[in-house]
Amino acid sequence: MTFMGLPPEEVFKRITNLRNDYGDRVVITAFRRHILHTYKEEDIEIILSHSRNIKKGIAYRFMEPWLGTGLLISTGNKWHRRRKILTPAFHFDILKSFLKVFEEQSQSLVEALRQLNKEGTEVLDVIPFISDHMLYTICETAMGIKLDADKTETKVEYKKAILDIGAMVMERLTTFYLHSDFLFNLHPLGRRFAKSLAKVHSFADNVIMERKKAYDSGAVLNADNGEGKRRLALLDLLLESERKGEIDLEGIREEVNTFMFEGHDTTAIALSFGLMLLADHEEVQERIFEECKDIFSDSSHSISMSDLGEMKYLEAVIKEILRLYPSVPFIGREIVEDFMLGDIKVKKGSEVVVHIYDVQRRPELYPEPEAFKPERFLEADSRHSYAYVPFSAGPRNCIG
Ligand code: HEM
Repeated sequence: MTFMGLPPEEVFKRITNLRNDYGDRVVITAFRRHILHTYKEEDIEIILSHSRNIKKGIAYRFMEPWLGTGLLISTGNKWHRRRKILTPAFHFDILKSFLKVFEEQSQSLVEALRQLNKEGTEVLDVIPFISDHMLYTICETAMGIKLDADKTETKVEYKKAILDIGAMVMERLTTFYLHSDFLFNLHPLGRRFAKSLAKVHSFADNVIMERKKAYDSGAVLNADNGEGKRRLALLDLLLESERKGEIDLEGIREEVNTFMFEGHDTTAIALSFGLMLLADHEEVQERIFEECKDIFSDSSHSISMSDLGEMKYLEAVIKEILRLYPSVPFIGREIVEDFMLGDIKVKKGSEVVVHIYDVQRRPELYPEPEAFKPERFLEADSRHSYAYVPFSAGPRNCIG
C-alpha cells in the first residue's frame, strides 16, 4: 500500500478505511518502522492510560520548528514540569473570568456572519473566517492581547502565516520524500515554510515582550476567586515562572506558539463542522433555540456559568459534533517501553496510532454511526469510557 503523492484528504480516507479492509488492528511497516493502527476502545484505553508511553509519534516532529518542544510535543521530565506550571491556568475561576470574552467574541462572530448574509456574499470556506475569531479569543484570554483591535499589517501576516504553516505541515506529512529535513529545506515548500515561520516567531516574541512589560509594571490579567486568591492567566503564569527560574524566554515562546495553535485550530474546526451539521439539520437548530428561549425568556442578561449548565441539549449537540468530526482525528505515540496490548506485545521503538475518528463511528457502539443524532448523548451512557475520546484521555489528555 502506498500513500505517496496523494492529497491529504485521500490519505485520510485510505487510513480510516484500513479497518474495513484489515480489521481492528493494522500494522504498517514503513522505512523499517512498525506502526500499529488501532480502532478498538479496549486497546485505546491501554495505550492512552499508560503512564510512561507518553512520547509523541514521529509525525509531530514536523511541527517542532514551529512549536518547539512545548506542551503538545515535549515528553519525559520536561513535559511533567511544563504540565505542572500550566495546569493552574485552566482553573475553573480563570475560565469563569473569561466568560465575557467568549460572549463578546461569539456576538462579534454572529454579527460578522449576519453582515456577510446582508451583502449576499457566498462563503465558500468558513474555516479561515471562523479561525480569525477563535484566534482573537485565545489571544485575549490566554495572552491578554486584543488582536481584533489590531489592524496592522503584522497581524494580518501572522494570521495568514499560521494558516499556511498548518497546511504545509499536512502537505509534508503526506509527501514522504519531504520527511527528510535535507530535501524539505531545499524544496519550495520548505522555503515557504521558513518564511512563514520567521513571521510567526517574530509576532510571538512581540506578544511576549509586550506582556512582559505589562507584567513587570504590575498591570496583569488575573481572576479573583472571591477569597482574595489571585489566579494568573496563561502568559502571565509563564512570566511568573520565568521570574522564579522555572522556565526561560525560549520556553515561553514554545508555549505561546503551542497554545496559540492548539487553542484556535481545534475549536475552529469543531465550530466549522458544527455549523455544517446545523445547516443540514433545522430541527436541531430549532431545539437549541427553544432551549435558549426557556433559559433567557425575554431577558438579554449576560450569560452565566449556571445558564451554561442548563444547556443540556446544546451540550449533547456539541458532543455529537465532536463524535462525528473530532478536531484531532488520530494521535500517535512512539513506544519507549514494551507493553502488552491484550494478547500482543508492542515493542519499544515501534509506533502506535489511535484512531479517534473511527472508534467514534463503530456501529456496535453508535447505531447508525454516520447519522447526526444529539439525542444519543441525552440517554444514559453505558458505553466503554474510551469509546468517546475527542479530547484524548489519560496523562496526555487535552489541557484546554
Ligand atoms: C474542540 C476543542 C479541542 C479539541 C477537540 C482538542 C483535542 C485535543 C486532543 C485530542 C489532544 C491530544 C493530542 C495528542 O495527543 O496528540 C489535545 C491536546 C492538547 N490540547 Fe486540546 N483540544 C481542544 C481545545 C484546546 C484548547 C482551547 C486549548 C488551549 C487553550 C488546547 C490545548 C491543548 C494542549 C496544549 C494539548 C497538549 C497537552 C499535553 O500533551 O499535555 N486544546 N487536545
